[in-house]
Amino acid sequence: MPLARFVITSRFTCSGTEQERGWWVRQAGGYAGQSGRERRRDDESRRGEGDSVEEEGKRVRTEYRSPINRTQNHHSYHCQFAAVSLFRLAKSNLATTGLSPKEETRQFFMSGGSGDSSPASGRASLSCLSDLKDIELSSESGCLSIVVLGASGDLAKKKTFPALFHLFQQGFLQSGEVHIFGYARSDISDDGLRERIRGYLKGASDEVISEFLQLIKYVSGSYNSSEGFELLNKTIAEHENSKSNKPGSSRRLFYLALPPSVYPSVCKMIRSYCMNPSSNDGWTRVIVEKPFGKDLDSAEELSAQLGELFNEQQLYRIDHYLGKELVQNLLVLRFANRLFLPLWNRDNIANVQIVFREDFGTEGRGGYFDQYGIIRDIIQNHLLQVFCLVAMEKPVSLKPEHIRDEKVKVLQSVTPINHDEVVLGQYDGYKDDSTVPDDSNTPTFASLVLRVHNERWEGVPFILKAGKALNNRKAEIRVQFKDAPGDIFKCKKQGRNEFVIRLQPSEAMYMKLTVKKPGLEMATEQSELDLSYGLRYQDVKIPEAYERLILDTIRGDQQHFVRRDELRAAWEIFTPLLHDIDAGKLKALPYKPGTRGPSEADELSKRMGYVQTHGYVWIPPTLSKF
Ligand SMILES: NC(=O)C1=CN([C@@H]2O[C@H](COP(=O)(O)OP(=O)(O)OC[C@H]3O[C@@H](n4cnc5c(N)ncnc54)[C@H](OP(=O)(O)O)[C@@H]3O)[C@@H](O)[C@H]2O)C=CC1
Ligand SMILES: O=C1O[C@H](COP(=O)(O)O)[C@@H](O)[C@H](O)[C@H]1O
Repeated sequence: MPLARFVITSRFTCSGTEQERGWWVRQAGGYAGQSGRERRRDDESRRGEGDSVEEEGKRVRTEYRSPINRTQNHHSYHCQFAAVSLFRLAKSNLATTGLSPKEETRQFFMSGGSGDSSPASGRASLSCLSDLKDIELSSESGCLSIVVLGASGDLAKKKTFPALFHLFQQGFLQSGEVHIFGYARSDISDDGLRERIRGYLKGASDEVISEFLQLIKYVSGSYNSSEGFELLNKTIAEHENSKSNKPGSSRRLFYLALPPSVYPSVCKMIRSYCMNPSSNDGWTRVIVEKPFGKDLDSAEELSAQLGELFNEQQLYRIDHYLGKELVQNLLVLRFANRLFLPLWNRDNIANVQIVFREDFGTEGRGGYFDQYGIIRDIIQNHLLQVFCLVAMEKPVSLKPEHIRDEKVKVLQSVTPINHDEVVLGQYDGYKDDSTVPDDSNTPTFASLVLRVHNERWEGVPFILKAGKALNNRKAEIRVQFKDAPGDIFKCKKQGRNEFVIRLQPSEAMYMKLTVKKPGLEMATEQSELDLSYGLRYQDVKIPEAYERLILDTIRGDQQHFVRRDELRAAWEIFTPLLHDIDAGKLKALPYKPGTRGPSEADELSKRMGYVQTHGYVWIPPTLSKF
C-alpha cells in the first residue's frame, strides 16, 4: 500500500530507561500508523507496527508511515497523539503529567513544539500535516449525541447518514462516546430506519456497516409538539448516563435535514426540551440547511427567529460547496503561492467565470424548485460562496471570523446587478411536471454578471452561470487573463491564458498557456500545466463535503459556514433581481434539454470580454506513457 511519511524528531536528555522511551515511541508510531478503530482492536504488542526508530546520540528520529488514502484530518489526528508521546519523551516525564493527552498536545504546540519546560532539557518538533488550529479545536471530550431531524428524508439517507458513516469508518466517531438519533414523523422502528439507510452506506464490510447502524436509534414525533421532543431528550439523556459522562460535558449536535418552514418550531422545541443540561464543557449546536429564506426580508426574519433561540456560535448554516476539496483549496492557492499574488487583480485578469452545470432536470423536485429557481437554488449560495473565496482580500489570519469578515467585505462591494447583464432560461419540458404551474417563469438556467467596486476588481466581470438539464455536469472556476501586450508571436488566435479550477467531477486545476509547438518550426500552440487530482493523488480518497462539514461542527470550527451578516449581504445582492423575476419583468428564454442553455448566455460572456479558445485539444496524460 502507498505510504505517507511523517517525520517527528525529538532532541532530549532523557532520564528514562531505554525500555520506557521505547514504549512511548512505539505508542506514537502506533497512533500514526493505525486508525482509531484498528487501534482499539489491536493488542499492545502490535502498537509499534509501522514505525522505524533510530537513535543518533541524543537525538531520536521517528518516522511514521501511514497509508496515504487517509484524509488530512485523519493524519493530523494521529500525529497529535504521536506528538503527545514525543512531548512526554522530550520532557522525560514518562509517568504522568496529570493532564489529558489532548491537553498535553495543546501544551506541546503552545510551547512552539518545545519541551524545554521539563526538568530535563529537551526539545521535540513535529513536521507533519498537523496544525495548531486543529489542536485547539479538538480538545473537547464528553458524550457526543448527533441528532438527525428529518431522518426519514432524502437528504438524510443520501448525504447525512453516509457522511456520519464515513466519519465513523475513519475513527472520528468512536462507538464508546457517540450515539446517533434519527427523529421524524414517520412511524418506524430503529431497525426500520437502519434498513432504509443501509443501502446508502458503501465501501465497507457488512460487519462494519452493522456496527455503525447499531449506533443509531430512532425517535418518532412531530416537529412542533413537546411530547416528541421530551421523548427525544429522554432518549439522549439515557444514552449520556449510560456512558458515565461527566455531568454537563455532553455534546449535542442537531442536524436539521428539514424544509426551512419548520426550522423555527423545531428550534424552539430543541431550545425548550433538548439542550445540553448544563454548560460545563459541553455544548449544543444546530446545523441548518439551505435555503435560508427566499429573499432579504424572509431571510432576516428567519435569522431573527433562530437568533432569539441560539447564539451565532451555536448555529451552523451549511453550504455544502464550502466542504468541497477544491473550494477549500482556494485560500491556499491564492495566498500561499507567490505566483498568484501579483497577478490576481484587474491589471492582469480579464474576466472570471464561475459555472455550475447539471445534465439532469428537476426530476420530481419541480414543486420545490419552482418556488425557488436556479438563482436561489445554486447561485445565491453555492456560486456566491465560491465567488467570495476567489475575490476577497487576504484575511488577517485563518481564524473563521477573520475569513468571514473578508467575505462580508467583498459581498458589500458588489454593485447592483444590471438587468442587461442577466440571461435567464427554462428548459423545454420543465412544466410537464404536474407540480409546476403551466405559466411558470421560474428560471432553470441563469447567467449573470457581478461587478466588484474596489481597487482590485473594478472593471472585471464575474460571470456566474448555473443551469439544469444541460449538455454536461461540471462545476468550475475559469480565470481568464488579458492578452500579453506587444505580442511578437502573432498568436492571439490561439487563446489567452486561463487558470481553470474544476471543482467536479474529476477535480483538477490547469493553466492554459501558449508554448512553442515541439519541432523545427517556430510555431506556437495552446497547451496546459495540468494538476489532475486523480493522477497526482492516486489512492487519496477525497472526503465528501458533508463529511468535512459535520466534523467541523463537532470541532466547533465555523470557517466553512455562513455567518448571519454574510447571509444578509448575499441576499442584498440578489433580492432586487429576484423580485423583478418574480414580478415577470425578466423572462426566462426556452432552451432544449441537453444543450448549453440559451445561446444568449454565450453572447453575454462574449460581450463581457470572454475570448473562447478555438482549436484547443486536451490530450489527457496517462501514466503508461511515462
Ligand atoms: N486536468 C484536466 O482534467 C484537464 C481537462 N481538460 C479538458 O479539456 C477540454 C477543453 O478544456 P477547456 O478549454 O478548459 O474547456 P471547454 O472547452 O469545456 O470550455 C472552454 C470555455 O468555452 C466555453 N464554451 C464551450 N463551448 C462553447 C460554445 N459553444 N460557445 C461559447 N462558449 C463555449 C465554456 O463555457 P461553459 O463553461 O459554459 O461550458 C468555457 O468557458 C475540457 O473538456 C476540459 O475538461 C483540459 C485540461 C486539463
Ligand atoms: O444544493 C443543491 O446542490 C445540488 C448539486 O450539488 P452537487 O454537490 O452535486 O454539485 C443540486 O442538484 C440541487 O438542485 C441543489 O439544491
